[in-house]
Amino acid sequence: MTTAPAEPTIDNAVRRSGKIGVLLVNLGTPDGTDYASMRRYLKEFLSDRRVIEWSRLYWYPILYGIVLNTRPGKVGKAYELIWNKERNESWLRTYTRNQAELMAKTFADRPQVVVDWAMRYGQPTIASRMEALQQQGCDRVLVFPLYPQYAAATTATVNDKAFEALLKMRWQPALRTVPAYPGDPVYIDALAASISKHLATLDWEPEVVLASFHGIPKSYSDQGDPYYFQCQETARLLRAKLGWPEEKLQVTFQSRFGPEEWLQPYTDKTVERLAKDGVKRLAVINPGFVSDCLETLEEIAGQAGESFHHNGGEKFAHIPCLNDSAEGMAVLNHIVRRELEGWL
Ligand SMILES: C=CC1=C(C)c2cc3[nH]c(cc4nc(cc5[nH]c(cc1n2)c(C)c5CCC(=O)O)C(CCC(=O)O)=C4C)c(C)c3C=C
Ligand SMILES: [Fe+2]
Ligand SMILES: [Fe+2]
Repeated sequence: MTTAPAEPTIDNAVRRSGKIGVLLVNLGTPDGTDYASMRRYLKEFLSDRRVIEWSRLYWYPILYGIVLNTRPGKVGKAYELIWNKERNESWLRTYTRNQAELMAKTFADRPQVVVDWAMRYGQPTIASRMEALQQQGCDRVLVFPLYPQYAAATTATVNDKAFEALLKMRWQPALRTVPAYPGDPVYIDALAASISKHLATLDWEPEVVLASFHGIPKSYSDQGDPYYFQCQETARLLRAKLGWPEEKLQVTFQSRFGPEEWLQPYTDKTVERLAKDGVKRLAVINPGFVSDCLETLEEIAGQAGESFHHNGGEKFAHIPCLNDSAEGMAVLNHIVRRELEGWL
């Protein structure tokens, strides 16, 4: 529901302006692991034309006839395995909130900056937080889609939603969006530090480390989405930073959905092949995920680890995402300050 606009007096005009909002936005998350919550979440997610580009005439019968009947139960069970029981929410939500709260503290000396967070699918919505920022006096908003590599299915759909929220406002804030940062040196340094730190806790050295990115359908890439090349750029710079050859840090793509061909090589097939080829020690990092979530905790730490052992591998490690770590916050704080230049 839209809040009634404040009366247009000079006092209200001053009160409702002069501040700068920073809105961190991640993908989203179901409110619970039960069937109804999962269905509501998947329905919103999989109805997004930026995510599923097929004709609605073809897709909706499949979505409503099959996917929304079968997938909520199956995926709900997977979410249960990785649910943050302490807060009764997904880790993606916990980390995103922590990131916003930690970033807000770094602006203690800049009280005109208000940091908030939202989800593209589920709660809190982008529109509700944009409105809240405006009510607090933000007449400029920096929207930060939390994806280091640009994809239309992630970055663009966040930006679409933010601009859609402005459609209904008479007095719009100025809006800036944060570009992807696949080669940012602070980001690359943070990934390298996180790998070194994590590997130092193991009593074994991996023969291969997979940099596993979320996939997209190959057709999206063929139509001009830069995502594939930005993932390769991140991996190339990370290799250079670590001084590793290409065989040691290999790029793969995970989380396929549907029957189409997706970006290759696939993570699940690569894990299986490496184990069958005699690789005994494997680690996986997810550089494209700002925070751990279902796709990293269940699909990689859980399923990929199991598959590696099942096919003859001996040691497997999942390197956590940057999350709300000091290195992770250094990246987010650096990008935000750079993008606020001229406003601050
Ligand atoms: C065609 C479908 C999908 C595309 C394209 C896609 C791209 C994409 N997704 C992420 C990041 C995340 N995806 C997550 C979950 C998830 N993704 C899809 C489908 C597509 N993603 C589905 C259906 C789901 C839900 C789970 C499932 O049903 O399998 C998540 C996790 C969210 C959580 O709450 O934990 C993230 C994060 C990226 C970065 C990306 C393209 C680059
Ligand atoms: Fe996804
Ligand atoms: Fe998945």
